[in-house]
Amino acid sequence: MHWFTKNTDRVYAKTKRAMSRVVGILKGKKRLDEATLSSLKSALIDADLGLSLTDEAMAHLQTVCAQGVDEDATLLETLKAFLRGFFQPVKPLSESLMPVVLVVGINGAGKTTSIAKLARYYGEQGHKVALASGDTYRAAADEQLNYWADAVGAVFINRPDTQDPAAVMYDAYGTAKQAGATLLIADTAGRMHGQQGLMDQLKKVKRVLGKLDAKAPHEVWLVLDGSLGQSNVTQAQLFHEALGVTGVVLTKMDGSAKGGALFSVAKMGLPIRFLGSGESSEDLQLFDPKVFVDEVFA
Ligand SMILES: Nc1nc2c(ncn2[C@@H]2O[C@H](COP(=O)(O)OP(=O)(O)OP(=O)(O)O)[C@@H](O)[C@H]2O)c(=O)[nH]1
Repeated sequence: MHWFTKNTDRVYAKTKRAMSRVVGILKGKKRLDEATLSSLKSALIDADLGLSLTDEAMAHLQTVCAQGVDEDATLLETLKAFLRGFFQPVKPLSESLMPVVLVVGINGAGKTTSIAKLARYYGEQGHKVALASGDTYRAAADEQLNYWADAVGAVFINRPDTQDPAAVMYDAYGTAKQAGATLLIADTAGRMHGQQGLMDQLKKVKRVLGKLDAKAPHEVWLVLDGSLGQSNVTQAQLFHEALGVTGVVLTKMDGSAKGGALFSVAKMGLPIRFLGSGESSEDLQLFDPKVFVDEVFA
């Protein structure tokens, strides 16, 4: 149960604070005048909702106002429903004997730490989890993943003799199967997304996994640093275009993240799966759109 409750306050606090002006402006209101519209716009942008989503939200509220807001509804409820509508339902993990989750994202987004959290979470759900160390660029990456694998009781797989992450994954797949793993989570390098080389390399990893199991990787999860705000939208577009992202983990929600950007990422059609709320392996929350929207607009 702690997956839902631990650090709840920390996760929502910043976003809640960022949205408090929006709440103040819309609570109890059924009509928008010019002054309200202008302060609402700046409050939404300050909360990191992004310009285009802010404009869409405002246009939606104006349309609703023009039609007349339902008797028992307010503009705050209207906005909440509008934003909730962007969240995609999260599908359960594939029922394959050993689903493979490829974890991608830029340097420092929190991939390795999130993998530790995911390994712990799915371990507690009854999976035998194996972690493959596919970040062959950063010298300490192996060591860091090995540490976390030991800490959360996962199988650690690496290949220090090669720089080719596709070769690591090819072997890791077999090794994990042999070890009886029921879930393989693969760490990858995170050099800047602008580097075509990184995307090409990640595509190669995907292709190689696909040769071992036509459906692998079953998931490509993008780890985004929540404190980076709207720049996450550009990152998500690049990774999604190259790799077909199937889920998002938003980290550092306990830090300076305002959280508004999460709506823009959701609007791209990418399911938000988890929120990271700290540096330990239990600082993870299953993402629930209803809870999130209710909490941050409370
Ligand atoms: N406060 C906080 N810190 C986090 C969270 N997730 C990760 N971190 C920290 O962010 C830093 C980077 O995390 P890593 O997991 O090493 O990031 P990475 O994406 O694997 O980075 P590279 O291996 O360099 O590509 C570390 O100091 C983590 O402890 C989180 O949810 N909250």
